[in-house]
Amino acid sequence: MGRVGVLLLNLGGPERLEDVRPFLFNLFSDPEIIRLPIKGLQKPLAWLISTLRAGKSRENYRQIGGGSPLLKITEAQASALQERLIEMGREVSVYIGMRYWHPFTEEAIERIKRDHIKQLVILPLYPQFSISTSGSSFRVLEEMWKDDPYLRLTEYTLIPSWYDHPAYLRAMADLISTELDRSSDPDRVHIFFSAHGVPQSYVEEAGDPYQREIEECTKAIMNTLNRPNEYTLAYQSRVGPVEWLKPYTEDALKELGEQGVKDLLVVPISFVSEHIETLQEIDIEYREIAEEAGIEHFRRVPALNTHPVFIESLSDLVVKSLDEKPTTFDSIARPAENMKMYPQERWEWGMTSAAEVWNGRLAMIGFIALIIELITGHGPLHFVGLL
Ligand SMILES: C=CC1=C(C)c2cc3[nH]c(cc4nc(cc5[nH]c(cc1n2)c(C)c5CCC(=O)O)C(CCC(=O)O)=C4C)c(C)c3C=C
Ligand SMILES: [Fe+2]
Repeated sequence: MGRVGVLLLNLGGPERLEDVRPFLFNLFSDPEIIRLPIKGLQKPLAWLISTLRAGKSRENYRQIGGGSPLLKITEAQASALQERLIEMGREVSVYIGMRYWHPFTEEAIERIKRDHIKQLVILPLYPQFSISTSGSSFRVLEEMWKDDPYLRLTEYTLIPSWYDHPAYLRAMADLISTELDRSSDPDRVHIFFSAHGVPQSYVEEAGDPYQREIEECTKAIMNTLNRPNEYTLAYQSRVGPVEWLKPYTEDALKELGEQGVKDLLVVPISFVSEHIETLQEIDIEYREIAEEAGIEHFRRVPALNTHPVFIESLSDLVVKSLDEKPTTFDSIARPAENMKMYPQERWEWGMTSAAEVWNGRLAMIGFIALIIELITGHGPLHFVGLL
């Protein structure tokens, strides 16, 4: 057996305020995040949305200290995992590949090639699979494997999701238990699972298994916790005008307030590290909404970060995967039958609902471009460097 590597996949985040706009541009350039019927429109639209969103997003990153802590935490997770694997007698090197910011997945693959890795375990740091997260990173890797004769000689195993791993569930239950016991009346605390949302069309039209995995994961954590508390699952971080998975976190908080819930414990469920959506969105925005709704005690469980039982779950996944037969992107990258990697892959002509949505969006882009041109004297082609 040749040298062994583990590639941890994550989304990445801007480390400085200057990085926010280019980070958003990379994110919105991804057809797994927004897909246009005309490929050539992807970059201009990504430019437009990232430019329009950058101010608000920068302000949010400013509120959490001027950048995302995601890379530092992912590095600490990678070191803890490598140490644990070495203790278990497995000589492996752990690499980090981010989808939208440094170190990019492509940079990680260059390092893997330089180190002559012959066997690779690909492990997304997302417990549940979504087309928009693990699926998008798998797509990048699949393209690289197709084009690179060296990579084709590298055996790899993919771990699409691991939301039901017993040690992961134990680590989550441990974090929740610890926080519950800080309350004067632990059994009366309402547990509020907040998952990152995705547009409904991902699940209903593209067959994304994300919602099912989130729901199963929530139930499995509650079973592992084995306490009598009531709980709710809701979805946060909606972006754009389309419908996302429901209930939305802000609506669910208001409803619980109206029902008289006073003591709430928020559990972020689709992330394993602190990042903008825990530190800013939950801790600042949702706290405010909850307090206005009459919820007196609003607490949050910390993200797993380097919790030792969580690191144990990652090392167990790696060891089991090394002992398995190699898998291919074809067999595993589409974990659900009928799943389409691109949400709008099945484009139909005519007055379909998809066509209406896109007609509306394109009209909106044209309108915004006109306003920008009137204000600045330059058209969109000037801004994307085409004029
Ligand atoms: C399971 C986790 C995540 C899913 C699913 C997901 C889908 C998704 N996200 C956007 C839009 C944005 N995401 C942003 C940042 C961001 N998102 C996740 C996780 C999931 N996203 C992480 C870990 C981060 C990075 C956080 C950091 O600390 O930097 C952002 C940028 C931040 C902001 O402006 O709000 C956007 C935008 C979409 C559209 C989507 C599904 C289609
Ligand atoms: Fe996101």
